[in-house]
Amino acid sequence: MLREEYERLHCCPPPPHPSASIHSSTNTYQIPKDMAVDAEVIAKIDDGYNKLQAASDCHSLLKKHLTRDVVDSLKDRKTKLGANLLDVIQSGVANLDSGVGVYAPDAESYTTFKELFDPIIEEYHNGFKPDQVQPATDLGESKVGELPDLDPEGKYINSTRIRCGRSLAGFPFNPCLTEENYLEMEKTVRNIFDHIKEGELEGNYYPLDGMTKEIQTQLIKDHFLFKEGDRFLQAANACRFWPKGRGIFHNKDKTFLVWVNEEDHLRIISMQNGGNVGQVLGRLIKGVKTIQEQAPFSRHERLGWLTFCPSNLGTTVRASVHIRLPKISARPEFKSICDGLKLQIRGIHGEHSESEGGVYDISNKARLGLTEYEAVKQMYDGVKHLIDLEKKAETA
Ligand SMILES: Nc1ncnc2c1ncn2[C@@H]1O[C@H](COP(=O)(O)OP(=O)(O)OP(=O)(O)O)[C@@H](O)[C@H]1O
Repeated sequence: MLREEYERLHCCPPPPHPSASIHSSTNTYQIPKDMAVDAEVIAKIDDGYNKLQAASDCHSLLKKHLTRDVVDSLKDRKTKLGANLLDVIQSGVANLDSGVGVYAPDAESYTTFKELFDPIIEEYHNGFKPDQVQPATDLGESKVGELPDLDPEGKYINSTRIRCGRSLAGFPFNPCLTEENYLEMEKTVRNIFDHIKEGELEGNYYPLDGMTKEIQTQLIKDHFLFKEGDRFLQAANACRFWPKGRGIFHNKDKTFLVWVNEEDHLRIISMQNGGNVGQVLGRLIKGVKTIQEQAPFSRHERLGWLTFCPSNLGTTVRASVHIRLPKISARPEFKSICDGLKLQIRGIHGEHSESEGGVYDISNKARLGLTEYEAVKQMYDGVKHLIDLEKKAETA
């Protein structure tokens, strides 16, 4: 994108090439530290605040925590890469039905705009306080045997999936990435994929650029590939240069997959039919370890593994089942039962979709303030309880 075009869209100068600004002193464009946020951007922030306040049907965490005081203290701030409060809130302002409504354009945003991020993080992640620290990584390698099949008869669970996100160290998140960054990152991870020789994980990388619509649609329909044109990500300025640098790696059976440069730099996924959570976790652990041996990832002292959306910080783990619970899901208290079990309910085609044929996506909600294994166990114990309730309802 030309500098002029960037300025027109963002009302501010373009960020420098992130890796150049971090690792070298080449003559890339640098935003002066004391440069004020453009008046036009501040006006848009104020408009956004007013729009949220006026929207009685908006229940996002953004609306709740973007108070007048927070706006006034943050609207003049910028990160070193040039990200401002508008970059953080614009998706939630455009999409009043957002659950969270904010994204971090770069890692520094979590600190620069902490007056907004901290209360959102605390509320989303079961009360994770600003002085709390994410525990050390424990993927649960020695404990996969403690997660036997949740549904050995195959009566309730269609499939199980566990994913985690990773950000390549030295690169910011989507809104601050250049086209050159996307291509460089894709090249780096392709090289890693080419070196995966472990039998179960070995596979191929399929770039989105050049993939036929037919294959892409089928992969999305079968729950393997990310959707295109996500309005929440688009409004967050996260889809620039699409489909450049985006793609999917998967093994032959499509049980081990890696999404490249969708919402996060990497989404590492293990999935299979049925309810064998231990097997799915075991494969994910193998995959994560294989990839991280070859690429350094961004980890924050307090917030754990860094991601674009604050809902994914910490472990970044979402462990889910696609499950049919016709009796209890018809009850009005189904959602509050799931809330009590710290579970999140989604539709069958992922976030912001509806259930189809009585199948729900049920997963752990919190990802921060607990270990990876504990996040998976939260889903495991909760779903086990829901199946017990369903069985009781069947015999009542
Ligand atoms: N247990 C599961 N079995 C099969 N497919 C699943 C399962 N869980 C999620 N999926 C599929 O994965 C795809 C992505 O889902 P979705 O976007 O909700 O979650 P995500 O990848 O965890 O990311 P995010 O939370 O950022 O949206 C969708 O097609 C969804 O149906």
